[in-house]
Amino acid sequence: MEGIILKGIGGFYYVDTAEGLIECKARGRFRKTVGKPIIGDRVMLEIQPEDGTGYLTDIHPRKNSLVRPAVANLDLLAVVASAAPPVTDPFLIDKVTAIAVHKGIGALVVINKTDEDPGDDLFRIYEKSGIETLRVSALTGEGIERLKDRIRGRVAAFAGNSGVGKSSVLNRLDSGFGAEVGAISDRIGRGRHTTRHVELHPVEGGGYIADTPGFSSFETGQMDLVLAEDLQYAFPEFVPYLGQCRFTGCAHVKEKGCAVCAAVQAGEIAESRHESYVKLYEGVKDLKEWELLKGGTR
Ligand SMILES: Nc1nc2c(ncn2[C@@H]2O[C@H](COP(=O)(O)OP(=O)(O)OP(=O)(O)O)[C@@H](O)[C@H]2O)c(=O)[nH]1
Ligand SMILES: [Zn+2]
Repeated sequence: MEGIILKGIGGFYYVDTAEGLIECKARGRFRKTVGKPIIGDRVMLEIQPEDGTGYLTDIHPRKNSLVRPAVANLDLLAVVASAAPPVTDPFLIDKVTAIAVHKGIGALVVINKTDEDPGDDLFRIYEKSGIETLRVSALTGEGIERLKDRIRGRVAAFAGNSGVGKSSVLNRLDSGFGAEVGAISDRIGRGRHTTRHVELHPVEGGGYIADTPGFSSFETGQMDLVLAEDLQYAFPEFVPYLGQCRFTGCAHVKEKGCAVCAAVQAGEIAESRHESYVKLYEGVKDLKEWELLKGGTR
């Protein structure tokens, strides 16, 4: 039987299958292939007739995976942002979308609290970046149907700064979301706000949503960049300009004759997007040097 791992608690995996949710155990032998099963893994399992529980027999190759939070096979990584307080720092949006683009996961910016502030500036920035952007209000329900359409049949994880209304948006997407999270936390004896694990929650009409614990875990270290030069491709709007800079190997920071910098000057690329790129570049540049010092191991 086939299924998808929705959650893992204390060595048990809860797998959504055609027969419903099945509690499974894993056997150690995956360690040689993909390693430990993680949330979002597509797995094969066998049911034990004695008690109806299962055990995992195989894990399908992952189309992508994040390290923290540990989750596989995401179709979408959504960043919930807001122009109303607490206002989202665009750098945090850019960091998460860059990770998504680099990993081949669809990036989605969800501007919430539009009842308080429509977030016109944010919307313009991301519209121009080629990153899909939706405006919603979890309070009034505005825009929620479009977001529902976008995630239907997909596996979508949500990140966002504290207080942005991420929980409220997730509850709009599926009214059982909060209840479910609470119930599981009670079972393992922890308060809902202290749970740091990720789990997939099935949504009505198909698909899964997951809450992720804030922005802190989204570090560029997990992009697995081999070369700092790979970062430029994580900014979709840079791509038309790549190869047009005066110098090959241009870092697009402030070099003479840089086509990306010229596009920023001309207003074709948003300044805040370029600033985020430079900040991330400084980080991965150091990382690369560090990796080289360590002897080139990844
Ligand atoms: N005006 C307005 N307020 C909202 C909206 N969505 C959420 N809020 C309010 O914003 C506050 C935070 O909402 P939550 O859903 O708890 O936010 P969160 O992002 O999950 O916050 P954390 O639990 O800290 O991660 C609450 O007071 C909500 O009522 C919205 O669309 N409009
Ligand atoms: Zn350049």
